[in-house]
Parts: sequence; structure tokens; C-alpha cells
Amino acid sequence: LRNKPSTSMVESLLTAKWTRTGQLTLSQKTIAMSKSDFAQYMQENLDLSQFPVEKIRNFSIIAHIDHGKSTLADRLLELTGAIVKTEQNKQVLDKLQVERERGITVKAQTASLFYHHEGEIYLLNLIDTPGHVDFSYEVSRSLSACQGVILVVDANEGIQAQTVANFFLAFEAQLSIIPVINKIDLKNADPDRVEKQIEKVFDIPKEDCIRISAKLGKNVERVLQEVIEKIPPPEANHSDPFKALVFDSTFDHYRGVVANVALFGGQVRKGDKITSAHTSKIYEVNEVGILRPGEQPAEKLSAGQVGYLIAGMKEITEAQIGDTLYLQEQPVEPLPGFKPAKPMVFAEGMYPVDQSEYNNLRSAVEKLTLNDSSVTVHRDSSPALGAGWRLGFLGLLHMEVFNQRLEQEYNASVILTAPTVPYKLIKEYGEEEITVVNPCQFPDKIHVSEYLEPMVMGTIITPDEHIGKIMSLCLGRRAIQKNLVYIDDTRVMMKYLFPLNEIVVDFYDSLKSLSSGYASFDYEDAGYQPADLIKMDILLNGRPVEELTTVVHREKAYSVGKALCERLKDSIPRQLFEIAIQAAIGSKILARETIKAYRKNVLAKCYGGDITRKMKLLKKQAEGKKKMRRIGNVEVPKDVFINVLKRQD
Ligand SMILES: Nc1nc2c(ncn2[C@@H]2O[C@H](COP(=O)(O)OP(=O)(O)OP(=O)(O)O)[C@@H](O)[C@H]2O)c(=O)[nH]1
Repeated sequence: LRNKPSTSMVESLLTAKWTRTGQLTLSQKTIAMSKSDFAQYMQENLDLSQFPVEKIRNFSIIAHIDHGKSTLADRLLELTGAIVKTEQNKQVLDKLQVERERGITVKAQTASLFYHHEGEIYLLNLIDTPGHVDFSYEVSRSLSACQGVILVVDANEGIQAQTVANFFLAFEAQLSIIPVINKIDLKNADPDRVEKQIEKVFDIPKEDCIRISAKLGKNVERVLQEVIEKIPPPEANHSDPFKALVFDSTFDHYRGVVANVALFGGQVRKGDKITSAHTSKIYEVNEVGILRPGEQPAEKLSAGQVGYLIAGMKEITEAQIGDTLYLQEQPVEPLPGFKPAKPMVFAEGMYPVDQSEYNNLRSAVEKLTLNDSSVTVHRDSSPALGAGWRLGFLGLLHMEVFNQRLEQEYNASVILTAPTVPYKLIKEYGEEEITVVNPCQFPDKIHVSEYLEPMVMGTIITPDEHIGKIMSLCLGRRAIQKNLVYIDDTRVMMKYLFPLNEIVVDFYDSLKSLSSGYASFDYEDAGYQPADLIKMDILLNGRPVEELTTVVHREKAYSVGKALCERLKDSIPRQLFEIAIQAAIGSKILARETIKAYRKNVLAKCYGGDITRKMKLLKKQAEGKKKMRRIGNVEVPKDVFINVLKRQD
């Protein structure tokens, strides 16, 4: 087997059988060869470009966060020999440091697997998807390259808000759905109950559910068999002209954009001239290959396959998700479903702590956005915080992950202001609609006939003992209840229409703490609705602090203003003079707090004359000051700008 096999050898290997002890029997002989070695061997010796489309399956795993999607993906990779089973390669598909630390998937990864089933070899393309509410756009674009999904549900937690959201993404895309109940090894696992939930909420017969433990590898092979039996092959023809869907892209400093593609027809190889349907630009292909999950160059990619393509694209925006690529001389009808990155829902101001760091920070931001086309970046400057940027994200977690990467990977230290949502307003005369992202630019009512705010439809799933508290939380956030159903004896699913600005900063945290961590939440865009909005300023010693300007609902202006002043009073340290904190609408003051003058004498504790100790304390005080920002004559700690906007419900 070490030598290149003859065609007849490969054919007979395809009909080989394994014994129960994991050995291969071939023409009456038994060979000690594991399935993974076999898959590896076949992959090295099979001519992939001729791989029959009927033997290809393109699928994704979708799940609520932490239900075990990455663990299952790792098991599938091991079973098919794409990775060797070791302790270290826990969650191979989660590549970024922040992903490993937080245990969440941010960027989708893809892997091609070979699997032997009933005497045939199959090519299974596993497209990993991110697992958090903010990234549903990435989930939906990964799904457009698939014909089916594995829907993973935790045997203890049962269906959660994101399970529902992900299920409907797959359902609407008309994909085959394989329901899998994971973590059956847990002491509290209750797969019977989860099966009933799946039947009730998704209308999937409970007999269709597969019970597994991804951690222990139990029953995982069954999942692969179902993938082959239940998911149809892609509809793609070798003889059609080349046509590929771009479903993800990354940026590499040496090679430019690496686009992940699914081929819906024809073939592509090095040297081909291709065109993007979206930009009409022409490129020459430099390299193609498959992902195992590392890049493995190939001579060509053919219909039905999933792989990567490098073609001298210099910017990530040239490989737009959902775009169609075709051969320059053979134009095709573009694939449906192209939509530019979902309009951002949150924007924040970001400034270097020290203005001399501006250039370093700029290059870090540029590098990070090279790989994440869903972040929008606008230069901005603030009188108090200096030059910086206003960044748009898909959601709060997306923003946190971005900031964490800035700190971890680029050692950057930044001041963040609170996220806001894009409001729309209709000007006094005429139809003109304007979008406002920066609260400071929110115009007065005199020039506006109507304000509109973004709305979302939220899904909350919770044990019923928390219903009361959650309802009052939602009411306090101006939400309107649309639905409430029991998904089993004790768990309810509620639907609420929320103004987006009521949930951006802290809703999720409040919901989690009210329900001792048991409630889950997800949301989808629900358009815009008219609202009675007003701009509120915060003044420190009479001077407005732009970074703390917010847009509030008129009814809530007083309570929000009062709470903001109180929290600022608690967050700003006493200084040598008195500080007045005021919340104002126009010239009308709504609330006021005062911080009394105080001198922090750091040397007071230093009786006796130890000069080194004195120097140490003075140095510490100076370092503390670096974390401060001067506004007028007032020193403000840098994290105040975002922290004071978090409410305690
Ligand atoms: N007991 C038990 N734990 C499991 C099983 N599968 C996964 N886990 C654990 O559940 C946790 C979450 O698993 P992940 O695979 O990271 O979950 P995920 O769905 O990929 O999470 P995201 O990447 O954030 O979407 C980890 O601590 C796993 O070790 C299982 O079958 N049994």
C-alpha cells in the first residue's frame, strides 16, 4: 500500500470491508489499517476532479452556543482521518485565539472529508458556521453553499433561542435537516424531553433524532451515515460552464484574498481568467485547492466541490459573500441570493487612550478589518477624545470580539463610547429620509416631521418560573409581546417586538442574571417604526460631554437622565474642586448630581521619611492618571464612557 496503487487496486479498496476490530478485509485477507488511514490513502490517490457529483454532500452544523457544534465537527474530522486524534487539537476549526478563549466560533471554517460508506467513497464538505446571535448573517451565507444541515441540540438544555433562529434559516433555505441530540452522557441529560420539543417546535418526528455524545464519540458515525443518506448531492454538472458561489473570504498578507467557493458547474484551474458578477472585474486564477481543513492545493476544482481560490484580489471587498464567479469567456446567470453585508446595527466611537498611538491603532484596525468585511469604519474626531473612528458591527459580541482582538493581537489600548443604533428621520418638507448614527448629530424636532427607530423581533426561551420577571424586564424596555407558547411542560418561548436601542448595551446581561443564566435570547431585524425620540446631553461643570450624548424615548428621558447622573457620580473620582453633573434636553436641566471637592493625598500614609516609598506612590498616582481623560477641568476614567450606559434592571 505504500506504492501508487493501480486502478484495479483502488476499485477493490472501494469494496473493502472493516472487521469489528477495525481491520480491513480485502480479498479474504485482513490488513491492519484504520478507517482514517484508509481515507487519507484514498484521498492521496483518487483523482478528485473526476469525483462524481452524486457522491458529494455539502452540509453545515448549526446549534445554539455551547451545544457542541465544534466538538462534533472535531469528531467528524477525526473519524474521516482529516485530523489525528490527540488532546491538543481540541476544536481545530475554531482558529482565532479569541475563539479558543471564549469557546465561540467567530469566523466560519470549512473542511473536505472522505468517508467510506457501503462500499462507496464519499466526499463530505463540512462548512462550519459561527455560533452566536450576532453572526446569523455569516450562518445564512454559509448555508447557501449547502444542501443540508446537522441541527445539534443539547440533551440537558434543550431547544434554545438560537436553535430556533438557526432552524428557520435552514428551513427557509429548503435544506435537509438532521436533528441530533448531543451530550447524552451528561447526568442531567433528558433526551426524551428534547425529542418532544423538537417535534413540537419544528414538526420533525422524534424518531428522526439521533442521540449522540460528541465528547465521547458515541454514535457519531451514525450522523455521517445520515448525512450521506438524507442530504441530496449538489445540483451541479461537470459539463456546464464554470460557476462558483463565494461563501466566505479571508485575507492573506502574501497572497491577497483567499475566497472560499462552492462550484455549481464546470471546472476551474490555475491560469483561468475569471470574472466577478458583482464587480465585473477580471482576475487570473493563481491557485485552487481543497480545505482539509488546512489548504491543500489541487490541479483543479470541479462541479459540486467546495474549496478555495486565489486570484490576485487585493481587498476583501473584491470577494463579496454571495457573489458569483465565472469564466471570462463564458458568462453565466449569477446565482440568486446576493446581498451586501447586513447593514450594521451598532456603532461605537473608538479612540486611542494616548493620541500618539493613533497611527499604530490605525494600522491595527486596518489589518483586522481586512479579514472582516462586516465591520464598517468611519474616521471620527471628538473634542475630548481626539481623533478616532466610528465603527459599525453586527452586534455587541461582534464588537467585543473585535476589541479583544485589538488588545490581544495588536496590544492596543482604546477608549470606547457606548454603542448606538442607526435612527432614520424624515425631514420637515418632502420625502427625504436621513440616517443618523452619531447621537450628537441627532437634529431637533423643529426640522423633522418624523423620527424612526430600528426594531427587532426577539425570541426568548426560559423555564416558566422566570416568566414574571422577564415580562417586566421587557416592558421596561418598551417591548410589545407578540406570542407565548409552552414548548414542553415547564419551558416557554416568548416573542417580543423590541426597539433595538433598548437591547444594545445590556439587555442580554440583565436577562441572564434574572433567569440565573437559564433564559436564552436571539433576534432578527424587524424594520423601522415611528418613535418619539429626543437627544439628551450630559454636562460636566456646565460643559457638554459629546461622548455621553444619547438618544432616548421622550417618556424615559427623566429616568434615564437621573440614573446616568447617579452612575457618573459613582464613577468619577473626587477631585480638587466641586463637579456638577447634569442631564439636559436642550437648555432644560432634567437631573443633577454633585461630587464634592477632595484632595487625595497619596502621601498621607507615608509618615516617616522613606523617600523611595514616596516616589513609588507618586509614580502609581501618575500611572492612574494615564487611565483618565480630561474633560474641561475634570478627570474622567476611560471606561466610564461605556460603563455608565449599562443599566441595572
Ligand atoms: N458532556 C458533554 N460535553 C460536551 C459534549 N459535546 C460538547 N461538550 C462540551 O460542551 C462545551 C461546548 O462545546 P463546543 O463544541 O465548544 O460548542 P459549540 O456549539 O461549538 O460552541 P460555539 O463554537 O460557541 O458555537 C465544551 O465544553 C464541550 O467540551 C458531549 O457530548 N458531552
